[in-house]
Amino acid sequence: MSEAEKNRGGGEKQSSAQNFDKRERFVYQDDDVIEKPFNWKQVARLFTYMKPYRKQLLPLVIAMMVLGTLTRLAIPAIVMLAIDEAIQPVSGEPDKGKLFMYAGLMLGLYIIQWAANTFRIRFTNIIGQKVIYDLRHALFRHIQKLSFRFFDKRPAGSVLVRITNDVNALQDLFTNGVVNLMMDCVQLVGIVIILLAWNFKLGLAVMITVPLMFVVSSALRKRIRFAWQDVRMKQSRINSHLNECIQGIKVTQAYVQEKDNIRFFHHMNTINNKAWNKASALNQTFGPIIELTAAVGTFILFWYGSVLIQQQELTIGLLVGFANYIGNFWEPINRLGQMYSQLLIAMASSERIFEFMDEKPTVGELPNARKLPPIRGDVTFDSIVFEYEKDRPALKGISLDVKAGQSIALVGHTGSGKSTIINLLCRFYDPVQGRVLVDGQDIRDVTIESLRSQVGIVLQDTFIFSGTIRDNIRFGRLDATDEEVEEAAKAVRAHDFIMSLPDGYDTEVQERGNVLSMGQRQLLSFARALLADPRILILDEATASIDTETELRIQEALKTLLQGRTSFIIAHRLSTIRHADTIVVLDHGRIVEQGNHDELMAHRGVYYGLIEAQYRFLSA
Ligand SMILES: Nc1ncnc2c1ncn2[C@@H]1O[C@H](COP(=O)(O)OP(=O)(O)OP(=O)(O)O)[C@@H](O)[C@H]1O
Repeated sequence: MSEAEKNRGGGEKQSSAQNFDKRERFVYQDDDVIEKPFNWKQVARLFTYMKPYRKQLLPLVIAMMVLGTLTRLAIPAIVMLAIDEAIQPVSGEPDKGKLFMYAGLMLGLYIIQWAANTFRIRFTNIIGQKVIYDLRHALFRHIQKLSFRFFDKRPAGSVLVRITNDVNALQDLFTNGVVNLMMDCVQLVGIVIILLAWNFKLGLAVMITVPLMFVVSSALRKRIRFAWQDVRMKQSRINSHLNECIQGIKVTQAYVQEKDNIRFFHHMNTINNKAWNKASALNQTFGPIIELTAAVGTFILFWYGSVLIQQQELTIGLLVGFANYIGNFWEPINRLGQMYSQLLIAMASSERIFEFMDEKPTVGELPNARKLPPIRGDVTFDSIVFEYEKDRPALKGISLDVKAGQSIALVGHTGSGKSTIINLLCRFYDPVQGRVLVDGQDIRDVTIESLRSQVGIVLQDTFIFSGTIRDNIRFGRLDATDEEVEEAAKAVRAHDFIMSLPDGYDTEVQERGNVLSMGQRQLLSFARALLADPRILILDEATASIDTETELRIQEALKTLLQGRTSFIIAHRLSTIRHADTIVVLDHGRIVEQGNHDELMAHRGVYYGLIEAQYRFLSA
């Protein structure tokens, strides 16, 4: 077996690769299959992105395009004149002077054509790049605003593909495609007019094959379009899978599942490859159809042309001119065929881009949303019902009143709805029924920014961005000074470990902070939250990754952090929430108990059971 084969998954490749089709290990939604008819409205929508450049660069491009096309159309006419008037005049002797004049004219036209094309390509590249930049920017800006529900449904890889591959697929269209399309159309119309004007019968005869070619090629179009859509979908799945594999590489290696992953990737790669080959093969059928049509057209030209010359209805110069124009005629038709494929690829991509662009945030702002003024921190959950998926309620009538400055601990079995309560308070989702009030105001009536900027959240899986430690803490409040950043770090006892890093606060941490321990990342997120100084603070399993010793050290810091703020603390380690003002016990989306530690212990209910179970577990 060759090394390449081994890498692709070994000898059992065929049969096992096919089996993967039936396996459920990696399931990617076919949200990417969009089957809409070819849509000119969408083309028009795509071209609205050219609007900003309509006045600046577009006139230049059009001027260059017209100049280039006119010179191109003029050259065969000059050849015809040179033959009929200078080389072999119908009457009289050959004329050298005229021949030089026509040769000079042709040279001049070629130079003009070259200059016009050079500038046109330069300007179109500039416009194309600007349009792609704008489109990518608009898509990114839009995706940033989309709600959690959108991301729940889509793997990160498929979102990435739309911003990268799909936008790139439009690049060719905007840089050369559109202008070439216009030039080719103008050139074709020009040639048809000239040929019919020169000799109507011959003109008609050589173009007789064109309608036939259109009938055959249009039958192919639909198939080509779907084939390219299929390619994009398969690529999107590969990207989703890649993203997942790279993110989960540690788990894969820990469970020694690399071979399985490689085989699955091989399977996906193979079907992508097949889809691409199919689309590409269909694409290439355009070329031979055009070549065949061109060959028949040329045969008709010389056969019928020589008949007309014999009948003295045509001169040799005209025949050569015709031959030149016919050469120039098939070339744009061939390009239009390719252009059509390019347009199809671009259509498939633009459909996918616009599908995202048309996605509305499920958590939206009312048109008259007010800015939430600086809050005290009272929070009320009023008869909240919520479901992530239809008819599967995650919260079933939650009512809870929290006074400003109180600390609330949310406890309960896994999946009981603790994080969901927090998600609703941050307005990552909206309840199906009921209201969440902050300082007596329904949070749906205020702007999202004014709400979230007053709510701080520290998650167990803290996200560290690539950049310095200082930048990461400053993420809490971008205008904080270096001193404020350091003060926040000192308050949460992060300063010492930061100073032990090679460049202290200026140490670069890689994306996701892989060079830091979980506990260190956690401390950074505490500093980040402290710097943001929110009135409401949420700690979702925030101390789970901190060892008991560090935890003891930061308990004091946490006291400072929580002081004067309304806080919601979710912790499985129940020792950490013992001092909360109110402990809320959840079970299957309902509040089943509520009170302080002593009250709930005396009650000997669910909370008591949880404490007992944890105590037994720790002492076992
Ligand atoms: N994005 C989601 N899409 C669909 N269902 C979800 C989603 N997030 C949570 N759920 C479901 O909602 C229910 C409550 O989940 P939630 O995350 O609030 O539980 P939790 O009490 O915080 O659990 P844990 O202690 O394990 O973090 C669970 O049944 C869970 O499967």
